[in-house]
Amino acid sequence: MTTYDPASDGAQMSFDGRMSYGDYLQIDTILNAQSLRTGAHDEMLFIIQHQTSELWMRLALHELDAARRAIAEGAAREAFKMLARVARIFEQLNSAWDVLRTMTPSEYTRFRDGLGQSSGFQSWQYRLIEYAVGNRNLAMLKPHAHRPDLTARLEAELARPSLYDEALRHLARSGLPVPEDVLSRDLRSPWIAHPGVQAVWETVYRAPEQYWEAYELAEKLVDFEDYFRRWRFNHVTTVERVIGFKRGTGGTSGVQYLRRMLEVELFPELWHLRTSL
Ligand code: HEM
Ligand SMILES: N[C@@H](CC(=O)c1ccccc1NC=O)C(=O)O
Repeated sequence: MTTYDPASDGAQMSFDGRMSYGDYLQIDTILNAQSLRTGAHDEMLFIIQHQTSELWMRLALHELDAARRAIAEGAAREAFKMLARVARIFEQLNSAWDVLRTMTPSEYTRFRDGLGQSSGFQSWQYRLIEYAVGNRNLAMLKPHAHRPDLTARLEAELARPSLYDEALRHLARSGLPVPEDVLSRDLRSPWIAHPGVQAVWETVYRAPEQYWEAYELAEKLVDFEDYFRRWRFNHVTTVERVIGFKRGTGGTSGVQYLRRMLEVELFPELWHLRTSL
């Protein structure tokens, strides 16, 4: 029996002057970006885990941006699909912790010193996601001061209405009584839970059939935050498992800092209304 040759089935085998898989996807660029600083076996895992996370975050930002635009243009239904995709991306990021968790403290210690003061705390894409959805803490701009291009991107984001701002503007346009001070708020400031906003969401949740689109939008936001919270929880648990209560390379208290971040509520009214419904 002769070995099967896919060329006989028409497979393209010559890429001289033609765009190939690697050309289109710039595989060489991606696969040349793992510069290990130590000889530690697990450093490759650590780098790839972060690089893949950053790629998924890139897609999440692309989707969040488009979802926000769709809501602003009154096409909320189109946004639902994108928000569902963002939740799935976070599910992907959540599953990825299972791979990193196979690294023990002994293994991490072999290359941790090589990380210097670098830390996920300095991930500008992560910060951009937080800013885009509405968690706007200006103090988080500081680690990017040495990169005017990134600072400008984060600043540009702070000048725009967040995903939550756009959702509330959408409710206002559809006739719901969103308080004026919310619609004209200083966009750069952190979101503070507002009783008037909770009252509006309560109206929606008390009569879903009457406000179906707003109801669906609300549940998509809650879904997203649910997955985001799981990411934070997986992170802090992995960190405790690997470095215990050591300070972070980024200079924070480590687990204590990350536990504090677990208290962040992106869309507080959507969670609070559940108690009063
Ligand atoms: C062994 C693995 C990991 C350890 C020990 C670890 C540890 C830490 C610590 C201690 C912090 C607090 C900041 C600091 O002082 O450094 C932090 C923040 C952060 N890490 Fe990790 N991390 C790990 C994996 C990851 C992975 C896989 C990602 C994915 C991109 C990530 C993303 C982040 C982000 C975005 C922050 C900032 C969180 C915030 O400000 O709310 N980390 N990490
Ligand atoms: N903050 C971590 C180091 C760390 O995890 C890290 C270092 C460089 C690039 C990304 C990282 N991931 C998340 O913080 C630590 O204190 O060990």
